[in-house]
Amino acid sequence: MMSLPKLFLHVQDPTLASDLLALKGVLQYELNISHHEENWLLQLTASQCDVALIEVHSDQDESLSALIHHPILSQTEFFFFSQGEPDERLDKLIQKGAGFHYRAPFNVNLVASSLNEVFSELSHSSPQVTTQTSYLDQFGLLVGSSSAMHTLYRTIRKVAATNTNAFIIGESGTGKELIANTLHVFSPRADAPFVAINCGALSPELIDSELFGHVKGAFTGAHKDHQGVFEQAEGGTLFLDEVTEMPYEHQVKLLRVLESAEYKPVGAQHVKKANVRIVAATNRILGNAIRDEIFREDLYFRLAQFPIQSPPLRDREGDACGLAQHFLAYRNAQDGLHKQLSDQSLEKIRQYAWPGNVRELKHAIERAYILADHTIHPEHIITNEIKAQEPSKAAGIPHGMRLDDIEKIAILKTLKSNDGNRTDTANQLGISIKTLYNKLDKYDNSPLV
Ligand SMILES: Nc1ncnc2c1ncn2[C@@H]1O[C@H](COP(=O)(O)OP(=O)(O)OP(=O)(O)O)[C@@H](O)[C@H]1O
Repeated sequence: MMSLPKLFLHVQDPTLASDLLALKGVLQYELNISHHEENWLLQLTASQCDVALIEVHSDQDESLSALIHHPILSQTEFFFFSQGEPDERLDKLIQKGAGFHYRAPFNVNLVASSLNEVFSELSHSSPQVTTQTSYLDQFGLLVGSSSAMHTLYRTIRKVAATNTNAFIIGESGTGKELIANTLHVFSPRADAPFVAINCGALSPELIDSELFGHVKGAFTGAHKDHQGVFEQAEGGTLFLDEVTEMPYEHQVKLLRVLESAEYKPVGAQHVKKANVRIVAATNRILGNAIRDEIFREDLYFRLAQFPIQSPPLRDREGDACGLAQHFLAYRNAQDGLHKQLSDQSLEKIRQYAWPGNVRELKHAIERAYILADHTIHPEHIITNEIKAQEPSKAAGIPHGMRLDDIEKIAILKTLKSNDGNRTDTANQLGISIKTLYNKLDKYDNSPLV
């Protein structure tokens, strides 16, 4: 059985001491009461308590000064009680996150509720879960121990050794860019560059120049030669993310380069030879995209010499919890902290379907890490599902607001919640990516709402 959380009490004022000792919130802990005549910090360190209730006398409390730089500061939750005389040391301690400071006259009910909260955090914590390690297998830039991921690792290893183009297909947030990068890292091209571009984010006017480059003077504003991504990736790998979002009429140009291995920078006299491996990706269902004439079938066959499926997180048994621990361990290591996931949180992570895949999980852990003090409880894990269930869709829209403005707010908010991903934003809003671009262009030239 787990031992009870421990509470250290160093309070000289008899009324305050008896008020505190009468609290149920105090009695649920294993109690350690200080010997008044001695240095309390020493006693606290020796007793290894989780919570400390300290009455502060500003005059000659050396323990208080010593605590400012003492490691126990980050391991213990402090409740200080003072008569309210200004005390710089106390201010500093509270600023460093030591805990609570109550000034006389004391409201012991408030103390009791904070003590209860801390108690439930401490008793939820599961000792067998490590907070500093990840237990998932790693392959290149990917982590995951599920059989779906191991199948993927084997595919990547095989494809990496060849020089064929690859097409990664999978839902948003499943790690397609990481797969492409891992393919590159394991390929004979690993010493040359890996260049990634998002085809959905290219403005139609600049596509040719972004892909193939331009020479000085090719058009107004072309002040000097510009290298396109084919040239930047020379000898290496070019990752065309969201390739299906490239305007249909530009797709044929890509097809030509793939067929001839030659391209011409805008305004140039001569063609250049391309030596790149193309890895493309999409989160669309390809059959539909081809049927709806969003994506050229001939381009698909050129790119998809090797199709690679990026499995959704719900098909990677056990990986959701593993990835949560993984992201948390890295976050803890960054800050030198020991935050942990409670068993209930792990259960919530295991049961949720993660429609936004690893990206959604990563963001959820990042938010939970910020929200939780020590232990991440289920309520700290905010998923998109909860966001979708927000009460009224009309909430927050004042009467009489211009339709244009409502639309603008909806677009900018959705864009933000998708981390700027225009494809997902357009899908969620039910408009085409082209319409989204047109609207965003318009906003660039108008003041922000
Ligand atoms: N297997 C994994 N291991 C570790 N991190 C991962 C893994 N898969 C995805 N991630 C992380 O999840 C986030 C999303 O990954 P990535 O951008 O590669 O997804 P994507 O499939 O390309 O998404 P989109 O289709 O929206 O462009 C990134 O922060 C990435 O680091």
